[in-house]
Amino acid sequence: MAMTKEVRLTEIQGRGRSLVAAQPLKGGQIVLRDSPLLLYSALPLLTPSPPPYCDHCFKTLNPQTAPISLCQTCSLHAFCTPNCLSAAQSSSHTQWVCQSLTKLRNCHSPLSGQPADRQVQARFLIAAYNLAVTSPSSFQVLLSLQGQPQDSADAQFLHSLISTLCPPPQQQLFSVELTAALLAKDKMNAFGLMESPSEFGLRSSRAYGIYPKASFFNHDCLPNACRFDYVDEGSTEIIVRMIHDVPEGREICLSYFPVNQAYSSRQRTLAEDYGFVCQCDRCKVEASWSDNEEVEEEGGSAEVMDEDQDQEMEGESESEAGSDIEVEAQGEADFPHAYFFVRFMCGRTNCWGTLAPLPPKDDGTPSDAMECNVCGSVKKDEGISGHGQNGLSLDG
Ligand SMILES: C[S@@+](CC[C@H](N)C(=O)[O-])C[C@H]1O[C@@H](n2cnc3c(N)ncnc32)[C@H](O)[C@@H]1O
Repeated sequence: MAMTKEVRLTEIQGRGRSLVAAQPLKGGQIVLRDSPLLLYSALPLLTPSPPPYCDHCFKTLNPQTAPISLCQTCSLHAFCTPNCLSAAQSSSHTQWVCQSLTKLRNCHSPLSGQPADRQVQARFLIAAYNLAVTSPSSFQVLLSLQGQPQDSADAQFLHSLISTLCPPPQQQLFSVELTAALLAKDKMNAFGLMESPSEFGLRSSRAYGIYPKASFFNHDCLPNACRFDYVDEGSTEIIVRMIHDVPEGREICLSYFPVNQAYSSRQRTLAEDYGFVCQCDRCKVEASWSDNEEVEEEGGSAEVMDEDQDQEMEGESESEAGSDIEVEAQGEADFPHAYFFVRFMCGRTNCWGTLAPLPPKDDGTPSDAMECNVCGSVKKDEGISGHGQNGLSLDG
């Protein structure tokens, strides 16, 4: 099924729904733009200080340069413009959301003392229950995404908490099972809208969003595409761009977490959070390494498809699909991803973002500038000819 003219949706055995190149794709090419079904703040609900972001579009608020618009009812939720406030009142910050969040913030709230993660899950469930009422068709799309409920302890607690906030007809709609299913969809499909990394802090998300088309991207530990967001420029879209050229038919994959994560940590996250054993080319090589040979993992937090949280091709087995990075030098055969790190990983402290070329010019000329999908820095691409300093080349 054509998703865009660049990618089509297909089923790959053992990998489920997958996106593959519908034409030869160039590094930097935009293959998907997607809008969120819902967005919610990544801050724990009981954070005392007001969030520094607009509660609708998650742009950074700057009261010195632009007056903020407060919700007149709760006075807790701030919006970057009157337009954002009024859009929120008919979608993300309806009267029910406003009342529910206020009750959950109450000092006697059963949420106080709960871990930060659970407070964020409560935010997600409020947003999802609200979506069921404001846009039933979007709610059905949310339910159609991948994700099977596992542990129901969180679901039972959160269901008992939030269902009491619903008016009686909705109380019946939202069962513990539905709550558990929603939490599973969120865990598997939420993308983080990234905060700019500070030099001393870890990278983090300011908000999470469910992007229905981008949710079809499978994972690879050496991805050939990565996603960008431009939330401070006023857009809540996710844009997926190619990291390098790939031929038609090749599966397009993102990495569900920073690419610097070590083998054992990647395998654990993919097994526990995403329910599969990764057998990508990089994992096959690293499986035989001893622990001290692993790529140093230095503080990158899981991205939840942040690269941002996170299949056999039609007529093509996984090995036939092949790696996008070909090894020219014999001696590099055990480390095909060395080139990836040199060319496509951001070197800024604590960033661990992925670099992709800016989109090609209108006449198709490739850009020689690489943009980081986390810190947003742009640098000149030293290896634009396709040959890096270590003798590796990209196939296409
Ligand atoms: C966000 S969804 C991606 C779309 C999904 N394939 C679908 O059918 O909707 C994540 C799920 O896709 C599958 N998946 C993603 N990457 C995979 C990979 N490299 N190998 C096997 N399965 C993968 C796993 O089932 C994972 O839980």
